[in-house]
Amino acid sequence: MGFGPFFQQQLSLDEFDAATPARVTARDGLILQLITPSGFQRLTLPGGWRALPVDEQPVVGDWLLLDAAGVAQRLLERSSFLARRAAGHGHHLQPMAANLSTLFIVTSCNQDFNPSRLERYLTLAQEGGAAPVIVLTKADLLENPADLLRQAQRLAPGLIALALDARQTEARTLLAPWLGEGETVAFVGSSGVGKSTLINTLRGEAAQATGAIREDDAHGRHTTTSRQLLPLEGGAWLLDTPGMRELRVEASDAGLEAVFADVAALAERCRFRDCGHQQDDGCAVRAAVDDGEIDVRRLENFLKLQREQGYLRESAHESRDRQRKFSKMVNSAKVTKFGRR
Ligand SMILES: Nc1nc2c(ncn2[C@@H]2O[C@H](COP(=O)(O)OP(=O)(O)OP(=O)(O)O)[C@@H](O)[C@H]2O)c(=O)[nH]1
Ligand SMILES: [Zn+2]
Repeated sequence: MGFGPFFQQQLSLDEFDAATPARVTARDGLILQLITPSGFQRLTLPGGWRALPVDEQPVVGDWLLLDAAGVAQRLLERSSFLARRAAGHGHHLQPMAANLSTLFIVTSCNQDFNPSRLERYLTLAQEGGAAPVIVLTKADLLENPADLLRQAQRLAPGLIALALDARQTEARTLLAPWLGEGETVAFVGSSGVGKSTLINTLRGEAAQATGAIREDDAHGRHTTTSRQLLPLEGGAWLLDTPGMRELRVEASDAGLEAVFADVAALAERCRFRDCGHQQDDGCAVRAAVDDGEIDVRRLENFLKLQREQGYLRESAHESRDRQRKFSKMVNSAKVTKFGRR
């Protein structure tokens, strides 16, 4: 189930004796599907949990400690956490997944291959703490995917990229290093790149039975709930939520700096501290582009993601500002009303 030393070490002696670790396999409102050492079970979270900030509430992949009576005690600290920031709502966070070891970023060897989109996904993985692996599907449609693989590998320091035919069982062998006992993985990528095909290949026999299970709810009715954490053949867990598959990504500051480490390092050498890397005047980044060291496309995507990041921050700031002005106005209106002006 992936309950390794990282989680074990978070238990106190008492908890070690009396508490049961349970992993969240799905969540619907306050209803959690859990897997525990004694099997799958369903748990309604006490309402108080809802008052917690969203990122402190259980999400698929989380480890929850249950006391002897089966009551949820606390969430264990996460090894990774993917959340998306919904644009337009300031910094509203939408938790996606917890405790992923690997995020497979899937793209195909044909028209879908888009370095800028991959860089976006990479910043997400980087910020969340899940190790990214790029998977190029439909390799069978190319004579030689080596060139695309090289392009993909260059997108972040130390990045691994693989090319495969998602329909062939050989894909299992290629991905096996990331699918060992207790690992938790997820797949992201645009529609049609072959995620479902690949997942079916990896699940093998297990794929025939879907994630849906029938259970009796509190009123004795049969309900069908979909588990979103599914066992794979090598002992790994696949985290497969609708949100994960449809993930649209926003850039993040920390993620940007890591994925664009080359640009960030060059930027240190620009003549002006606040260099926007738009003009050649003393700009080390532009110079690297001219020397062919960095793709123009990569630099432009970096600047674009950085701008988006700025907008998000600004909109959160603006809404705070607006609120402040509003309460000021309300206060001064009160003062006027009582004739103190
Ligand atoms: N030739 C070839 N075709 C593939 C490969 N992988 C997937 N396909 C085909 O591509 C089409 C789309 O694959 P899906 O697995 O449905 O893609 P998806 O990413 O799950 O798409 P959504 O479900 O829309 O998110 C299907 O017709 C697959 O058979 C591959 O490696 N090689
Ligand atoms: Zn510059």
